[in-house]
Amino acid sequence: MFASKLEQNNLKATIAASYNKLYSQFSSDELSEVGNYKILKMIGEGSFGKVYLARHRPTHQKVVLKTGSKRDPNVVREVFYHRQFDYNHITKLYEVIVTENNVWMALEYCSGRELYEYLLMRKQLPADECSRLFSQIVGAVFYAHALKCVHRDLKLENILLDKRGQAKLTDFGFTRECATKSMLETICGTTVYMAPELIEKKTYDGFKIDTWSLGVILYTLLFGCMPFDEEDETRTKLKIVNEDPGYENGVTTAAAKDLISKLLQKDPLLRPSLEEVLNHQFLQPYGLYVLGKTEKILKQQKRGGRNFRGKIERRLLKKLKQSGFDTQGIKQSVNKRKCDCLSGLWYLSLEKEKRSEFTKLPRRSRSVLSVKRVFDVGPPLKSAAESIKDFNSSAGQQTSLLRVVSRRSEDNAGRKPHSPHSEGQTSPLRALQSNGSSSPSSGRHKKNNIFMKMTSFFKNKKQHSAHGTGSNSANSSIIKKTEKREFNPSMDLKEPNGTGALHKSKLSFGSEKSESVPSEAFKVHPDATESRHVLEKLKSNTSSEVSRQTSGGNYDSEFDYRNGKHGIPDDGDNQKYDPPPRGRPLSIVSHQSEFSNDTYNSEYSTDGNPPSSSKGNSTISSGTNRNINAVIMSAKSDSSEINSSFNKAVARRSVSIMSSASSASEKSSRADSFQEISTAPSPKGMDIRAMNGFTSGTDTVAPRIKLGSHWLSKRGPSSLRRGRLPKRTLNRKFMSRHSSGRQSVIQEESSLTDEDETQDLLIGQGPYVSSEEHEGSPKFESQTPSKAGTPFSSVPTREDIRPEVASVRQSFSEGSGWSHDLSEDNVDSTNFDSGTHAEEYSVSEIADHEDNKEGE
Ligand SMILES: Nc1ncnc2c1ncn2[C@@H]1O[C@H](COP(=O)(O)OP(=O)(O)OP(=O)(O)O)[C@@H](O)[C@H]1O
Repeated sequence: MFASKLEQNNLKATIAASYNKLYSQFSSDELSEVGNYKILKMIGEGSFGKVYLARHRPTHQKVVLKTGSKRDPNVVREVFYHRQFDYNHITKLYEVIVTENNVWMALEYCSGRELYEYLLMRKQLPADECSRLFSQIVGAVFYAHALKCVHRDLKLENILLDKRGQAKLTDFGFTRECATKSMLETICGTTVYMAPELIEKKTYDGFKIDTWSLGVILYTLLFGCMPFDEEDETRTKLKIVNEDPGYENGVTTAAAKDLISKLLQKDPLLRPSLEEVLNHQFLQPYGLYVLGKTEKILKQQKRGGRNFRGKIERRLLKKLKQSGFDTQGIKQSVNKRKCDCLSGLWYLSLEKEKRSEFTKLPRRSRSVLSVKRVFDVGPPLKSAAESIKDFNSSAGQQTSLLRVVSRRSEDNAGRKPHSPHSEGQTSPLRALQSNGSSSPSSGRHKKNNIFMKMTSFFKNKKQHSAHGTGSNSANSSIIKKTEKREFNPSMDLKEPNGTGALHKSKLSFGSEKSESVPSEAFKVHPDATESRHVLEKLKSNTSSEVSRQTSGGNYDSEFDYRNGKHGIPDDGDNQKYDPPPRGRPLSIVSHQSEFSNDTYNSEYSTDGNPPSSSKGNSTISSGTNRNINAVIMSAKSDSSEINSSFNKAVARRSVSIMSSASSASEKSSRADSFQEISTAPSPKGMDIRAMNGFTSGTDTVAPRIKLGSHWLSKRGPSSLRRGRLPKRTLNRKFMSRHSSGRQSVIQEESSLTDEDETQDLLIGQGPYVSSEEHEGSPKFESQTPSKAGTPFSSVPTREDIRPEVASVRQSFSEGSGWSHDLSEDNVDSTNFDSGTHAEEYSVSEIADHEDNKEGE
């Protein structure tokens, strides 16, 4: 029958409230979701845009969402290169979502923040930690270089630390390939990290400028200050070009000094290759381990086609299929590096799957350690890294970690453990491993053996329990896991000081409480006063940068440049910009005018050195001409050439900033720079396409990101950004957006095998993962911005919101990311994903093709 009047009124009120709620959601300026990601909070702001902590809703994994305008070439450049990297010391790019105005990159979340901040906190790092972190950083650069990509903005701010304190290289906004062009001209980077040849405005070998920046990073980590950083920018440059860094104020080893001096060779040709760097004595045992592993990864990725063969991967595929997902589509997305929602789902599910696989380990080891505690078998535990150190010293020589591992493997194969520790001092994991071996010879150590005690403990427990079976399997599982962990050098690498990994277990087993702190290394330096002093000192270093920018006006023309339409300054727009203070050195891009684009367009030589033909060119420094006068003169001559509209702006910084260029040549240079993004060809990809007769007409990225339309015609980066971003933003110049010629892509890589992922997991996702970090912690919910009071310091405008709303509305299977805005329906035959595009070629296909070629 009809509801009563009261009931009807109640119903009306409910409907109205619900309607209003939906309406307010639609009209809210607050951004809460993008694609499949729920935004939790804003964690940073870069030159491109804001950086948010977010959660992938389907998997509950935390990610970072980095946003930028899709009209910004540097954003495209970053996505273009970053998505090709699949390496454990490079932040993972899971997904790219393109909305009406913005590009959203879903990146691996590194809760340890920047290495820069960490160094501020720690003052300077002990040699061993330095060696570990630096090896990881060099490994990442080595990996990128092996793919013929140069970073060009290596600095402490672009190295993040994950929650275990592992270094992750990020920010590929200045990256370019060096396969087609060995000598580059575009001046970019951050002054204090710039190589002398950049300062002197010479053409440069991109690989060698990265090597220099690595030298600056290593010096800064070891000494707690920068090697070349003066109050005055010109003096900094003079120092970079003419002086060697001082070694008097730091307590460091001869090996470290030797490595730094090699990296900071003024002559780029004298700088070592990254392989030599990783082989250097100072970086051992980490360097050799990283080198071996990176080479293995590169080899596997070159072979390709092994994405879904691992045990965990197969299991995950099965699960996804059972849940109704299009697994073929997922495979395709991942293999083609589409970075769409399916790739995002795959990578994040895989991480979760691996994590859940390995979080079984800590629970068991906690039990094991508890047992150990019950039996009180010895003094505090030593870390695996310490064990390695001890092992090394007992061997009387510096042994590579790989050799150590193999020795240890031999030990486990039945030999008496060759450990310097007494049994009571032996790492419990080692004890477990050696004693858990099924080898008969291990029976010699059965007495007083923690593993036996643990086994009998579990046996007794099982006997008393209703489920009497499976005790053996449980134990053998423990053995297996423990062996795996013991044999994994990356575990040992994790905490070289012996302060983190095992210590953490030790801390946690009592209370069964997980730590979310990345590592012990994240502790603040004990000497608080000294730390503060250092902090202030570094602050003053960086604030001097600010004062340089403001007083010296070094970056003013940068501002003018940005405010100009299409990257060319407005006439008469030379008013001084008073930027907000910025605490860190800034990245800049500028373009040389004096080099034609073709001059150095010679083949890239695989050792990273310029080809001999280039060496003979008079414009390339032999390393002897380091007089800053040349720089000054060069800049002056530039400024004399510039047109009147740019004159004042350039004059203000003609000495300090080498970004002045005549408008004509600047245009050409910028066009060239833009081609860096869009043509960025993989040597392999290029070859393949050339071999297959693909034409430049169809082989283009442009239609997918609509470069050809609004990018070229109405782009005005400065107008988009003006007044919205901090000073830091203003120092990243835009490359030209003039796209011409064919556009191509770098080779696609495939992910690691299961085996390697397992190892990576042990490095990265090991047993010390906080239980709160997965399975959708309620913590996340509390961080979720409420509609009423947004935690964001600034919220996007409604214009920005609308596309996101559209994105949210998309069903998961429809796909977001590239395919959202540029779905195959919307894009013509030049679609990025079209069958004729080079993107179709996986690395395996490329490798196959090469093999065939070789066979022929
Ligand atoms: N994957 C990540 N995990 C955690 N924090 C991140 C991540 N990526 C970026 N951030 C943080 O966001 C802030 C800005 O990011 P980022 O420096 O990459 O932006 P950007 O636009 O590239 O800036 P710039 O080029 O000036 O360095 C930084 O403070 C950084 O610590």
